[in-house]
Amino acid sequence: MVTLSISDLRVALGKRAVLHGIDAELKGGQLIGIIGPNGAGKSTLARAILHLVEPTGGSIALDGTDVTTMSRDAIARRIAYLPQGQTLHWPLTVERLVGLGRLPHLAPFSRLTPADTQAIERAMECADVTMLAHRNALELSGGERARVLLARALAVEADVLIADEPLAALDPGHQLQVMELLAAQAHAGALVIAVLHDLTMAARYCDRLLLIDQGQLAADGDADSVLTGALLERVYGVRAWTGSVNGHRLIVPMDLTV
Ligand SMILES: Nc1ncnc2c1ncn2[C@@H]1O[C@H](COP(=O)(O)OP(=O)(O)OP(=O)(O)O)[C@@H](O)[C@H]1O
Repeated sequence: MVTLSISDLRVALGKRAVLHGIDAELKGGQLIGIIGPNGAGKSTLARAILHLVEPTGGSIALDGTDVTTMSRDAIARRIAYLPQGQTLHWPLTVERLVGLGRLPHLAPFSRLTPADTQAIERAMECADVTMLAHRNALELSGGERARVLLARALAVEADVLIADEPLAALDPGHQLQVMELLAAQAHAGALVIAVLHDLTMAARYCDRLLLIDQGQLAADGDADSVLTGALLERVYGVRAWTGSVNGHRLIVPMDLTV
């Protein structure tokens, strides 16, 4: 199974040091939740894994190969990416848009093979967008667009899937559906990394949580060890009610500590 080794990763954006030495060894077969307050560095970590930002120190290796030495195409075949809040500019049909997920696998000027078409159909089915296949992607609602973009990432059928806030804009039913889907991808062998703000969803579905605070790894472990009252107070500045329903942990922010 795929292994992603992050070692003493440091990233600066402009003159601002954003990540200050992140260490984590992540393996396929797990859904990893990256959590932390706004501006903590979660998206920057995701983008560094994809080599979309240049580290100022440390390394990220995919199965032993430093990602900074991999070609853009090789990274795109191995790591699928659902960026945060992406806007669309071209009036493609949903089917064509999801099909863009197969581009990293195609030789220049070649057509989709039957295997590509099957991957696109599987991805649309998984993300529950098959009924939107012939719609203009520019005319979708926010939640529909979010699921279509997830389908495009799924169509890559990569070893690693990074989803940055995949629940934003989704209704409660589709939130559950997307978390089930991400967990299923992970349990089928992929390494799935999701940036999440919903701590209840993170606790329920993620096998492991990385809590980022001010560019540092404040905690790394299962939900019980990471989502403690003391850490939530320190990192988010909130007192949270935690309880359990049907064996699922609930974390409800109740009030600010200051
Ligand atoms: N191009 C840039 N130049 C300078 N600073 C930047 C740049 N892009 C982001 N930052 C800063 O880097 C820090 C981390 O940003 P990042 O987007 O990784 O946070 P995040 O944890 O994903 O936040 P959110 O939950 O709000 O999406 C923030 O303080 C942000 O203002």
